[in-house]
Amino acid sequence: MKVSLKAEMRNIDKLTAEKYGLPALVLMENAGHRTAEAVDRLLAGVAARNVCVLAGSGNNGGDALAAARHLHNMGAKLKVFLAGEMAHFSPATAAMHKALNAMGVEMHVLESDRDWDRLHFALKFTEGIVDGILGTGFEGELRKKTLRLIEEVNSAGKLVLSIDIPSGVEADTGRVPSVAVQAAATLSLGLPKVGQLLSPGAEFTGQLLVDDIGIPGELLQDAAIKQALLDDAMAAGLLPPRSRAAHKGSCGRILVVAGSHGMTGAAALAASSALRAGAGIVTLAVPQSVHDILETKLTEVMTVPLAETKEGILGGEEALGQLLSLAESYDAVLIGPGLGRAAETLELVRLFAARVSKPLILDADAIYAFSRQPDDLSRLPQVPVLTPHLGEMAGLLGVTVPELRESLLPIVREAAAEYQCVFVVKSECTLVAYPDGDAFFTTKGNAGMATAGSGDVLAGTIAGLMKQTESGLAPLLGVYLHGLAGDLAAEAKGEALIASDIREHLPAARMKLREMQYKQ
Ligand SMILES: NC(=O)C1=CN([C@@H]2O[C@H](COP(=O)(O)OP(=O)(O)OC[C@H]3O[C@@H](n4cnc5c(N)ncnc54)[C@H](O)[C@@H]3O)[C@@H](O)[C@H]2O)[C@H](O)CC1
Ligand SMILES: [K+]
Repeated sequence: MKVSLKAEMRNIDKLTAEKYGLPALVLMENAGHRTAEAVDRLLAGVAARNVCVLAGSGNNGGDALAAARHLHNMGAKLKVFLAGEMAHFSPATAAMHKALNAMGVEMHVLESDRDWDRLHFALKFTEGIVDGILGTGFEGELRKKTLRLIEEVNSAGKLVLSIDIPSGVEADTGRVPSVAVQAAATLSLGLPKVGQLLSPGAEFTGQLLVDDIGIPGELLQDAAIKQALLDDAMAAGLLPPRSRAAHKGSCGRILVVAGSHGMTGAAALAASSALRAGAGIVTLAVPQSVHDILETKLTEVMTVPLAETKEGILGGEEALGQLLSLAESYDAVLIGPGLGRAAETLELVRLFAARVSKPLILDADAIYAFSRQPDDLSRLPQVPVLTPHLGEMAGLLGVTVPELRESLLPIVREAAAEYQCVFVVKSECTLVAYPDGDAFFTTKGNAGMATAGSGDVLAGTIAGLMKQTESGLAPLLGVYLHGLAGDLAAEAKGEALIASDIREHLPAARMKLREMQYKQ
């Protein structure tokens, strides 16, 4: 499913009216009806239940007023509070207000202290709240009155359904400049919005529901919308069947270059995850002095010792030669997990990346190797896949983590285009961005996956998939399987996961994805 920015949604609105002749009121009516149905589900029936509807003066407020009419028809005991000036209503919102007024529903404009007291008590005794204060039109800092209203909603601690986006969350970034409504669920109209997926907006969104409000389907699938959600339906199309005639060579020969003193675990996790992701053959190339440790640790993964400096650090001409000739026999190379940041090692990474012609995945310290010279990435002979966490991405680009978080999508997208890389930026909502501007979000995964080694498992998973699907799609499939494996691991083990739990659930995640394919 595509994910929209607010300008894109505005354009869809415009085209719905201009090209298809559907007036704004039609979509608003559908939005209101869908909202009332969602509230009915959330409260397990609204008949004879107390419900407060909060409406701003924009179209989000109009959706709320339309919902109020339906909730009234469904038998809810309604109280409606208007946060904005009626004089500022859009024509569609004014029409919804007029209809509701004619039905005799209790409505109050929040003006005097008495109105605010009324609101306070209504929120105390209500069972559910509909948040139609602000939608995608919100910008800047909250005005005082709106801020007060949102604080009242949050301190009431009731079940809230937000229409389109929790009020106070920026639709394009997920930023919350002041405060935002804490929703139990958000009903996104037509398409999900970027701000519901990225932090902190995602935390205010609660359960994300997306519903159809009658927008013509082709507008929602427009190729000009270049963000999408990496959902089950999309992931199911990414994993080709494994042929009965498959042999280990046909499922991918993967070279992993990783590990150093004290960080052999990262190397072991990455290499074994590539196998668990279904690769046929995985070889782990490690500095000579840790080779025996890894040979003992690993059974199915083959190991190769690499030349070191006198100080036991990976680097130098001999190691470069070894790596370049080894790479010739493999379908893809992952370099970086646990390599360390010695100058010689970082130099080796840069020289190797500049000369190897195989699909390349750079993780961890191999990303750090380019942090003072990200321009070099655009001169590599391949389009590499980089798998940084937010800190590594910020370091690579020379920005701070808060700066990166604030504008995550545009910054990562621009970097992918400028440095001609595929970026897999790991966070609560992993973002995959391609050089042509395509970007994908995932909501799979859970907080238990924030554990040492989780990134090594992801890098290994992506590497392991490079030959099993189109190599350009392996990052997407890898991110999805890694997230799903984490969710399955959490179901089996609980919240505190360790990285090998995720790895061990990769085969079950694959199987689940296969089941989804059969259902489609
Ligand atoms: N195709 C669709 O998706 C449809 C969406 N609908 C709904 O319309 C809103 C967007 O409506 P819009 O009128 O553009 O904006 P809002 O209602 O979100 O907000 C405008 C409202 O907010 C006030 N405002 C703006 N910034 C601030 C601020 N910092 N502090 C306080 N108040 C602020 C502004 O003055 C206006 O009064 C979308 O989310 C959907 O819910 C359609 O109804 C159906 C089609
Ligand atoms: K809202």
